[in-house]
Amino acid sequence: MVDKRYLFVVNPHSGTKLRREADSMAVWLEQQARKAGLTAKAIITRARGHATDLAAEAAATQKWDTVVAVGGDGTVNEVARGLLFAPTSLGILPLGSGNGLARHLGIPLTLSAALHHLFECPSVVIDSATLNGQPFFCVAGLGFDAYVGQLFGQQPRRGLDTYVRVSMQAYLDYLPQRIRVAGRDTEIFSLSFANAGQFGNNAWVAPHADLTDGRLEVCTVTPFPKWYGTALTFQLFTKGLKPSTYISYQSLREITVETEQPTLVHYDGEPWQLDTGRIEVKIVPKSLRVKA
Ligand SMILES: Nc1ncnc2c1ncn2[C@@H]1O[C@H](COP(=O)(O)OP(=O)(O)OP(=O)(O)O)[C@@H](O)[C@H]1O
Repeated sequence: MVDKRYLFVVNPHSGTKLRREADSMAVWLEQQARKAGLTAKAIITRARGHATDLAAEAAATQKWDTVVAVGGDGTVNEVARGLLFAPTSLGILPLGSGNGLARHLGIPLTLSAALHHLFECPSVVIDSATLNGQPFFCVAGLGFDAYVGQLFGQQPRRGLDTYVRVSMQAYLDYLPQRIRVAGRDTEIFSLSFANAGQFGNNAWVAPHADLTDGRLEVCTVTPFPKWYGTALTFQLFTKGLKPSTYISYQSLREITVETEQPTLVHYDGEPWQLDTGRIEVKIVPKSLRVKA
Protein backbone atom coordinates (compact mmCIF):
# COMPACT_ATOMS: atom_id res chain seq x y z
CA MET A 1 0.00 0.00 0.00
CA VAL A 2 1.37 3.43 -0.96
CA ASP A 3 1.45 6.01 1.83
CA LYS A 4 -0.95 8.89 1.21
CA ARG A 5 -0.61 11.16 4.24
CA TYR A 6 2.66 13.01 4.90
CA LEU A 7 3.66 15.25 7.77
CA PHE A 8 6.82 17.22 6.88
CA VAL A 9 8.89 18.41 9.83
CA VAL A 10 11.23 21.18 8.66
CA ASN A 11 14.23 22.14 10.80
CA PRO A 12 15.25 25.75 10.04
CA HIS A 13 18.64 25.11 11.70
CA SER A 14 19.74 22.21 9.46
CA GLY A 15 22.42 22.63 6.83
CA THR A 16 22.72 25.96 5.05
CA LYS A 17 19.67 26.08 2.75
CA LEU A 18 16.87 25.84 5.31
CA ARG A 19 18.09 28.75 7.40
CA ARG A 20 16.96 31.14 4.65
CA GLU A 21 14.23 29.07 3.02
CA ALA A 22 12.29 27.15 5.67
CA ASP A 23 9.02 29.05 5.07
CA SER A 24 9.08 28.76 1.27
CA MET A 25 10.19 25.12 1.60
CA ALA A 26 7.14 24.32 3.77
CA VAL A 27 4.78 25.88 1.22
CA TRP A 28 6.51 24.12 -1.70
CA LEU A 29 6.38 20.70 -0.01
CA GLU A 30 2.63 20.98 0.58
CA GLN A 31 2.10 22.05 -3.03
CA GLN A 32 4.18 19.17 -4.43
CA ALA A 33 2.30 16.63 -2.32
CA ARG A 34 -1.05 18.06 -3.42
CA LYS A 35 0.05 17.85 -7.07
CA ALA A 36 0.87 14.18 -6.50
CA GLY A 37 -2.64 13.59 -5.11
CA LEU A 38 -1.43 13.22 -1.51
CA THR A 39 -2.46 14.81 1.79
CA ALA A 40 0.31 16.77 3.47
CA LYS A 41 1.13 19.34 6.09
CA ALA A 42 4.51 21.00 6.72
CA ILE A 43 5.50 22.32 10.14
CA ILE A 44 8.67 24.29 10.92
CA THR A 45 10.20 23.29 14.25
CA ARG A 46 10.22 25.96 16.94
CA ALA A 47 12.96 24.50 19.17
CA ARG A 48 15.10 21.44 19.80
CA GLY A 49 12.86 18.47 20.64
CA HIS A 50 9.80 19.89 18.87
CA ALA A 51 10.26 17.36 16.03
CA THR A 52 10.07 14.48 18.53
CA ASP A 53 6.79 15.79 19.97
CA LEU A 54 5.29 16.11 16.47
CA ALA A 55 6.41 12.59 15.50
CA ALA A 56 5.22 11.03 18.76
CA GLU A 57 1.80 12.66 18.32
CA ALA A 58 1.61 11.42 14.72
CA ALA A 59 2.46 7.90 15.88
CA ALA A 60 -0.12 8.02 18.67
CA THR A 61 -2.99 9.41 16.57
CA GLN A 62 -2.03 7.60 13.33
CA LYS A 63 -3.22 10.69 11.48
CA TRP A 64 -0.15 10.52 9.19
CA ASP A 65 1.35 7.50 7.39
CA THR A 66 4.82 9.05 7.18
CA VAL A 67 6.58 11.77 9.17
CA VAL A 68 9.32 13.28 7.05
CA ALA A 69 12.46 14.72 8.62
CA VAL A 70 13.44 17.70 6.45
CA GLY A 71 16.99 18.35 7.61
CA GLY A 72 20.08 16.41 8.68
CA ASP A 73 20.88 13.56 11.04
CA GLY A 74 19.91 15.58 14.12
CA THR A 75 16.44 16.12 12.68
CA VAL A 76 16.23 12.47 11.61
CA ASN A 77 17.14 11.49 15.17
CA GLU A 78 14.47 13.75 16.69
CA VAL A 79 11.73 12.48 14.37
CA ALA A 80 12.77 8.81 14.47
CA ARG A 81 12.82 8.61 18.27
CA GLY A 82 9.14 9.65 18.23
CA LEU A 83 8.31 6.81 15.83
CA LEU A 84 10.03 3.86 17.53
CA PHE A 85 7.98 0.66 17.21
CA ALA A 86 5.12 2.59 15.54
CA PRO A 87 3.43 1.65 12.25
CA THR A 88 4.13 5.23 11.09
CA SER A 89 7.15 5.50 8.77
CA LEU A 90 10.09 7.88 8.88
CA GLY A 91 10.78 9.72 5.62
CA ILE A 92 13.95 11.72 4.97
CA LEU A 93 14.57 14.76 2.79
CA PRO A 94 18.33 15.17 3.31
CA LEU A 95 18.94 18.90 3.76
CA GLY A 96 21.47 18.74 6.60
CA SER A 97 25.24 19.04 6.63
CA GLY A 98 26.22 15.36 6.74
CA ASN A 99 23.05 13.34 5.97
CA GLY A 100 24.64 10.06 7.07
CA LEU A 101 21.52 7.89 7.38
CA ALA A 102 20.08 9.15 4.07
CA ARG A 103 23.37 8.46 2.28
CA HIS A 104 23.62 4.98 3.80
CA LEU A 105 20.06 4.22 2.67
CA GLY A 106 20.76 5.50 -0.86
CA ILE A 107 18.17 8.28 -0.66
CA PRO A 108 18.80 10.82 -3.46
CA LEU A 109 20.51 13.99 -2.33
CA THR A 110 18.79 16.47 -4.61
CA LEU A 111 15.49 17.73 -3.27
CA SER A 112 13.20 16.94 -6.19
CA ALA A 113 14.67 13.43 -6.65
CA ALA A 114 14.43 12.77 -2.90
CA LEU A 115 10.79 13.89 -2.86
CA HIS A 116 9.91 11.74 -5.86
CA HIS A 117 11.67 8.78 -4.23
CA LEU A 118 9.83 9.43 -0.95
CA PHE A 119 6.41 9.34 -2.61
CA GLU A 120 7.19 6.17 -4.60
CA CYS A 121 9.32 3.92 -2.39
CA PRO A 122 8.13 1.25 0.06
CA SER A 123 9.10 1.16 3.74
CA VAL A 124 11.54 -1.21 5.43
CA VAL A 125 12.05 -1.96 9.11
CA ILE A 126 15.53 -1.21 10.45
CA ASP A 127 17.39 -1.45 13.75
CA SER A 128 18.08 1.47 16.04
CA ALA A 129 20.37 1.60 19.07
CA THR A 130 20.74 3.35 22.40
CA LEU A 131 23.67 4.95 24.22
CA ASN A 132 22.84 5.26 27.93
CA GLY A 133 19.19 5.15 26.91
CA GLN A 134 19.53 7.87 24.24
CA PRO A 135 18.27 6.51 20.88
CA PHE A 136 20.46 6.78 17.80
CA PHE A 137 20.04 5.55 14.26
CA CYS A 138 23.27 6.24 12.38
CA VAL A 139 26.50 6.34 14.44
CA ALA A 140 27.33 7.24 18.06
CA GLY A 141 30.70 7.33 19.74
CA LEU A 142 33.36 8.98 21.84
CA GLY A 143 36.82 10.44 21.34
CA PHE A 144 37.72 12.47 18.25
CA ASP A 145 34.26 12.22 16.63
CA ALA A 146 32.51 13.53 19.75
CA TYR A 147 35.02 16.39 19.95
CA VAL A 148 34.30 17.30 16.32
CA GLY A 149 30.54 17.11 17.06
CA GLN A 150 30.96 19.52 19.96
CA LEU A 151 33.06 22.03 17.99
CA PHE A 152 30.67 21.81 15.04
CA GLY A 153 27.68 22.50 17.31
CA GLN A 154 29.35 25.73 18.46
CA GLN A 155 29.71 27.16 14.93
CA PRO A 156 27.34 29.91 13.74
CA ARG A 157 27.17 28.31 10.26
CA ARG A 158 26.66 24.62 9.43
CA GLY A 159 27.35 22.81 6.13
CA LEU A 160 30.18 20.69 4.66
CA ASP A 161 32.80 23.48 4.56
CA THR A 162 32.32 24.06 8.30
CA TYR A 163 32.70 20.30 8.95
CA VAL A 164 36.01 20.19 7.07
CA ARG A 165 37.40 23.26 8.85
CA VAL A 166 36.29 22.06 12.29
CA SER A 167 37.67 18.53 11.73
CA MET A 168 41.08 19.88 10.75
CA GLN A 169 41.17 22.19 13.76
CA ALA A 170 40.09 19.31 16.05
CA TYR A 171 42.84 17.06 14.66
CA LEU A 172 45.47 19.59 15.79
CA ASP A 173 44.33 19.92 19.43
CA TYR A 174 42.66 16.59 20.21
CA LEU A 175 44.29 14.37 22.87
CA PRO A 176 43.64 10.57 22.91
CA GLN A 177 41.71 9.20 25.87
CA ARG A 178 41.89 6.09 28.03
CA ILE A 179 38.95 3.69 28.23
CA ARG A 180 38.24 0.29 29.78
CA VAL A 181 36.30 -2.40 27.90
CA ALA A 182 35.74 -5.89 29.34
CA GLY A 183 38.41 -5.27 32.00
CA ARG A 184 41.05 -4.15 29.47
CA ASP A 185 42.50 -0.63 29.38
CA THR A 186 43.03 0.90 25.95
CA GLU A 187 44.04 4.32 24.72
CA ILE A 188 41.80 5.45 21.88
CA PHE A 189 41.69 8.10 19.21
CA SER A 190 38.01 7.27 18.68
CA LEU A 191 35.45 4.60 19.42
CA SER A 192 32.42 4.44 17.13
CA PHE A 193 29.21 2.44 17.44
CA ALA A 194 27.89 2.10 13.90
CA ASN A 195 24.30 1.12 13.18
CA ALA A 196 24.60 2.67 9.70
CA GLY A 197 27.96 2.71 7.93
CA GLN A 198 28.88 6.39 7.82
CA PHE A 199 29.07 9.56 9.91
CA GLY A 200 27.75 11.61 6.99
CA ASN A 201 29.41 13.28 3.99
CA ASN A 202 30.41 9.77 2.86
CA ALA A 203 32.84 9.28 5.73
CA TRP A 204 32.41 5.49 5.99
CA VAL A 205 33.53 4.39 9.46
CA ALA A 206 32.02 0.90 9.05
CA PRO A 207 31.48 0.17 5.36
CA HIS A 208 30.09 -3.28 6.17
CA ALA A 209 27.39 -2.06 8.62
CA ASP A 210 23.92 -3.43 7.94
CA LEU A 211 20.83 -1.66 9.34
CA THR A 212 18.88 -4.90 9.57
CA ASP A 213 21.36 -7.41 11.06
CA GLY A 214 20.60 -6.80 14.75
CA ARG A 215 24.22 -5.77 15.36
CA LEU A 216 26.43 -2.74 15.88
CA GLU A 217 29.82 -2.50 14.21
CA VAL A 218 32.18 -1.18 16.88
CA CYS A 219 35.21 0.55 15.35
CA THR A 220 38.19 1.26 17.61
CA VAL A 221 40.86 3.62 16.31
CA THR A 222 43.98 3.73 18.51
CA PRO A 223 46.41 6.67 18.43
CA PHE A 224 48.38 6.67 15.17
CA PRO A 225 51.41 8.47 13.80
CA LYS A 226 50.83 11.66 11.79
CA TRP A 227 51.65 10.00 8.42
CA TYR A 228 48.84 7.46 8.94
CA GLY A 229 46.24 10.27 9.19
CA THR A 230 46.31 10.79 5.41
CA ALA A 231 45.86 7.06 4.69
CA LEU A 232 43.03 6.83 7.25
CA THR A 233 41.23 9.84 5.76
CA PHE A 234 41.58 8.41 2.24
CA GLN A 235 40.18 5.03 3.33
CA LEU A 236 37.35 6.71 5.26
CA PHE A 237 36.13 8.63 2.20
CA THR A 238 36.62 5.80 -0.30
CA LYS A 239 34.67 3.23 1.75
CA GLY A 240 37.96 1.38 2.24
CA LEU A 241 38.49 1.53 6.01
CA LYS A 242 39.64 -1.92 7.20
CA PRO A 243 41.37 -3.55 10.18
CA SER A 244 45.02 -2.52 10.59
CA THR A 245 47.56 -1.90 13.34
CA TYR A 246 45.45 1.09 14.44
CA ILE A 247 41.91 0.03 13.50
CA SER A 248 39.83 -2.89 14.76
CA TYR A 249 36.20 -3.93 14.42
CA GLN A 250 33.82 -5.97 16.53
CA SER A 251 30.28 -6.91 15.58
CA LEU A 252 28.22 -6.79 18.79
CA ARG A 253 24.70 -6.58 20.19
CA GLU A 254 25.84 -4.53 23.17
CA ILE A 255 28.97 -3.11 24.74
CA THR A 256 29.87 -1.40 28.02
CA VAL A 257 32.72 1.11 28.12
CA GLU A 258 34.18 2.75 31.21
CA THR A 259 36.09 6.04 31.25
CA GLU A 260 38.14 7.60 34.06
CA GLN A 261 36.10 10.82 33.96
CA PRO A 262 32.54 11.39 32.69
CA THR A 263 33.18 11.92 29.02
CA LEU A 264 31.84 13.68 25.97
CA VAL A 265 29.99 11.43 23.51
CA HIS A 266 27.91 12.02 20.42
CA TYR A 267 24.81 10.34 19.05
CA ASP A 268 24.16 10.92 15.33
CA GLY A 269 26.58 13.85 15.52
CA GLU A 270 24.85 15.54 18.46
CA PRO A 271 27.34 16.19 21.30
CA TRP A 272 26.40 15.07 24.81
CA GLN A 273 28.48 15.54 27.98
CA LEU A 274 27.80 12.52 30.21
CA ASP A 275 27.70 12.75 34.00
CA THR A 276 28.91 9.17 34.41
CA GLY A 277 32.01 7.23 33.43
CA ARG A 278 29.92 4.26 32.32
CA ILE A 279 28.67 4.02 28.73
CA GLU A 280 26.18 1.30 27.79
CA VAL A 281 25.37 0.85 24.12
CA LYS A 282 22.75 -1.59 22.85
CA ILE A 283 21.16 -2.49 19.55
CA VAL A 284 17.36 -2.35 19.37
CA PRO A 285 16.50 -4.72 16.51
CA LYS A 286 13.73 -3.96 14.03
CA SER A 287 12.48 -0.88 15.82
CA LEU A 288 11.91 1.74 13.09
CA ARG A 289 9.93 1.75 9.88
CA VAL A 290 11.65 3.94 7.28
CA LYS A 291 10.89 4.78 3.66
CA ALA A 292 13.96 3.98 1.57
N1 LIG B 1 13.72 25.14 15.79
C1 LIG B 1 14.93 24.78 16.21
N2 LIG B 1 15.75 25.66 16.82
C2 LIG B 1 17.01 25.34 17.18
N3 LIG B 1 17.56 24.12 16.97
C3 LIG B 1 16.78 23.20 16.39
C4 LIG B 1 15.44 23.46 15.98
N4 LIG B 1 14.91 22.33 15.44
C5 LIG B 1 15.90 21.41 15.52
N5 LIG B 1 17.01 21.91 16.07
C6 LIG B 1 18.35 21.30 16.25
O1 LIG B 1 19.14 21.66 15.12
C7 LIG B 1 20.31 20.85 15.15
C8 LIG B 1 20.88 20.65 13.77
O2 LIG B 1 20.03 19.87 12.99
P1 LIG B 1 20.55 18.78 11.97
O3 LIG B 1 21.44 17.80 12.64
O4 LIG B 1 19.37 18.27 11.26
O5 LIG B 1 21.41 19.62 10.92
P2 LIG B 1 22.94 19.53 10.54
O6 LIG B 1 23.77 19.38 11.79
O7 LIG B 1 23.21 20.66 9.64
O8 LIG B 1 23.01 18.18 9.67
P3 LIG B 1 23.78 16.76 9.95
O9 LIG B 1 23.38 16.29 11.32
O10 LIG B 1 23.30 15.86 8.86
O11 LIG B 1 25.24 17.08 9.87
C9 LIG B 1 19.91 19.59 15.89
O12 LIG B 1 20.66 19.56 17.08
C10 LIG B 1 18.43 19.79 16.23
O13 LIG B 1 18.10 19.27 17.52
